[in-house]
Amino acid sequence: MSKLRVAVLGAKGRIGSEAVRAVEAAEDMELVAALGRGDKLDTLVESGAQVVVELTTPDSVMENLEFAVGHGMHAVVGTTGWTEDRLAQLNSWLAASPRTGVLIAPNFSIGAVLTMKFAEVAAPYFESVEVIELHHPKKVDAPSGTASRTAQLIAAARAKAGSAPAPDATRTALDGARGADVDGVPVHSVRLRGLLAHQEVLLGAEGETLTIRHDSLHHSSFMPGILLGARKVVSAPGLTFGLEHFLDLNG
Ligand SMILES: NC(=O)C1=CN([C@@H]2O[C@H](COP(=O)(O)OP(=O)(O)OC[C@H]3O[C@@H](n4cnc5c(N)ncnc54)[C@H](OP(=O)(O)O)[C@@H]3O)[C@@H](O)[C@H]2O)C=CC1
Ligand SMILES: O=C(O)C1=N[C@H](C(=O)O)C[C@H](O)C1
Repeated sequence: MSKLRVAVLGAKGRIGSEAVRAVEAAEDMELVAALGRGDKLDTLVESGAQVVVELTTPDSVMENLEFAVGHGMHAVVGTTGWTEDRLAQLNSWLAASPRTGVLIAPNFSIGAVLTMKFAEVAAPYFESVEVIELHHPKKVDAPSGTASRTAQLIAAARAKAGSAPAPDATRTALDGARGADVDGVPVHSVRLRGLLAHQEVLLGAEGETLTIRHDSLHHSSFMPGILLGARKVVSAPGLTFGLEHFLDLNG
């Protein structure tokens, strides 16, 4: 069987360099291009890439995806910064290239995907819920894409269940003291030397609390998800948001 031809964008970055090694080590894949900032996107076409793994920055991701989708290449995207406007733009490019698939995964690690799932399930059963994400100090965006997605899933689950807003008597606060408000869920961001990528979801009810915590201790935690995404996205046209759609979490 022929190998899947994979290119990595952001190949010199923290996660991109790990992804280059993971693709090279995968027996069913061939790394056909590894591009950094300033490298020509035409190389993707010349290399015959079938799947582009996009691990750059929120400033670069849209231009890269416009090129990839416009040339009929599938994409697996870990880069953060997704807004409704950006998703609408991406969907319009995909509509013009209906056989192309794009996976956007706020987090490729199985533990983080399960954290989001568990938080979504637990959220309607508790009065209070807040998210704390903790990352290395070189991270350029806050809150993390994972924390934003977690808060959105929590808010949607609570809205569906008819949950009341979480109690909070705060009347005066320094800017930022109560975190960022993501769909009504407070999200707090910590940047600390020594950390990589961590998240806690704190849930509280009368007389009890539940804490769901996940720790990515090495970039290797993201690699199985990236490789799975590359294998699956070639037969999933359109936009898939979240790695959970490529996993059987109910089985
Ligand atoms: N979904 C997930 O599971 C994960 C997602 N991420 C996300 O991935 C992204 C990258 O993170 P991280 O590796 O830590 O960041 P880095 O800054 O280490 O890496 C990004 C790399 O992309 C390069 N780059 C920027 N623009 C382009 C471009 N147009 N073409 C090719 N390369 C480009 C940068 O070059 P230069 O240094 O010159 O700017 C840099 O080498 C972030 O958005 C992060 O949040 C990270 C880990 C896991
Ligand atoms: O920048 C990072 O490191 C990470 N970014 C992603 C995010 O913003 O959620 C995924 C993971 O947290 C690591």
